[in-house]
Amino acid sequence: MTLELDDLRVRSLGECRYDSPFAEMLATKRTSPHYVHEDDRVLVDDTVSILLSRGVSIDQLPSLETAGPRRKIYFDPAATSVGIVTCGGLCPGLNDVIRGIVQELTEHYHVAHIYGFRNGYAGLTRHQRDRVVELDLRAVRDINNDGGTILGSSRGDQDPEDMVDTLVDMGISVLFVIGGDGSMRGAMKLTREIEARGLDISVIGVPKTIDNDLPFTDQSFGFQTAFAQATKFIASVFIESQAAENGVGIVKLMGRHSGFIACYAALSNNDADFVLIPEVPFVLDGPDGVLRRVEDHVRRHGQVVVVVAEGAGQELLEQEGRTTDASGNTKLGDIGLFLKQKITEHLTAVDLPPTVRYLDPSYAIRSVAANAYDSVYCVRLAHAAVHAGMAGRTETVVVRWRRRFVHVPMELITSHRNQVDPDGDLWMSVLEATGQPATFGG
Ligand SMILES: Nc1ncnc2c1ncn2[C@@H]1O[C@H](COP(=O)(O)OP(=O)(O)OP(=O)(O)O)[C@@H](O)[C@H]1O
Ligand SMILES: O=P(O)(O)OC[C@H]1O[C@](O)(CO)[C@@H](O)[C@@H]1O
Ligand SMILES: [Mg+2]
Repeated sequence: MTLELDDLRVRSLGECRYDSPFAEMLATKRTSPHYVHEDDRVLVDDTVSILLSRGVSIDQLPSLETAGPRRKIYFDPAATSVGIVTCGGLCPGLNDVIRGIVQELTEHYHVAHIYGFRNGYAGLTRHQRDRVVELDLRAVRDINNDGGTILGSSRGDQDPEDMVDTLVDMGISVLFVIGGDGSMRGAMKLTREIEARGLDISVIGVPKTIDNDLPFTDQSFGFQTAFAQATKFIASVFIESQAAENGVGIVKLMGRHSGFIACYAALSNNDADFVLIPEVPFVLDGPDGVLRRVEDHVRRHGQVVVVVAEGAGQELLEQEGRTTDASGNTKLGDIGLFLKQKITEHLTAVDLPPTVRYLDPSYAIRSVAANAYDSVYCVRLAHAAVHAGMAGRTETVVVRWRRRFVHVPMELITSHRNQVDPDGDLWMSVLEATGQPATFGG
């Protein structure tokens, strides 16, 4: 991807004039292997060959603003009210992020008010304003123990003018949007409306997706918890298929456009024999098709386990009559049930009548509480988001990139999808672990 330094500059509302509560702690800090000073930047690239291929001087290399507390901040905390909203599908860790934001704003910045908008962007509209909740330490005390989001979430378009009216009426200076690609597009519409009206309101995004399909982030929060959950279902069908004659285990996992959950879950216990993802098209029939390979596997091992991402092989399914959800996302055909039917028919036809164990864990992998690793990640993202907002950054998301917490312009996070690279080392690991061919049917 061509990236200019300017593409990576985040927007600021203006000069930071207030002393930060962290000023003393930061006074003597300098960049070290474990800390990046606010005047330093984090490189986008991490290989010698890519850096050399950029062909520019070191100070012109694509780099990102570091996240974290500043010595000076933009908003006067005592006069600052803040809003939080969670949008899109659920993801483990949403409550951890909400809690982390509220704790940081309360314990260190002592802001005036923290409001939670209920049910996604709908909660910011005129007709739902009465459902806004005030958040304090008590309100968020144990919420990290639960999956979901205490604020609720939703899909579906809302009017940016209406939402900005709410921010103005409630005196909100910083809005934290925890959501996926759609939510970030919605947040950009908010910042455009805010800018058009000349308002002093910051919008900070915390990118959320169990699919891990957002770019410029190592891995999204909740992803690790989600694929760990998925692993259990693969283990179940493995055990079931082992105990049955011509046992076939099939697990369909979430992943609309990106097969990261399928790849990681399959690698985690290495029980899968075939992994099918949206990024790698496949054919079913013919000598090198999936069905024949599955048959060979059953003949040799007496059983087989197939892991399929929900967005895989969509081109094999009926395209007509496809509808969209409230946010405009295309509803997918059911590749899991389709494969179940095709594999059953094929194995029956070749005299290997199968015992099929089919699982579609669906929401069971994303509705759980974050694991300890994701909880740590979430609280650190929450802190970074608070510092960014209080320092007057706007239209900015906080992410971890190559293990550093950084600021990325919102536009970049929606610029393309993060997908499994069929030429990359993750897919290579999947091929190594499963032993499946690199392609099915050429
Ligand atoms: N292009 C857009 N412009 C304005 N708002 C949008 C846009 N796309 C989505 N939104 C709004 O953002 C919210 C969340 O979007 P969506 O349902 O697509 O989920 P998401 O944030 O992409 O999360 P995920 O895909 O992980 O569930 C919805 O209220 C939706 O209407
Ligand atoms: O909550 P919904 O509308 O059923 O959405 C499900 C989709 O959301 C995700 O969990 C996140 O994008 C996808 O993996 C899945 O396809
Ligand atoms: Mg989305």
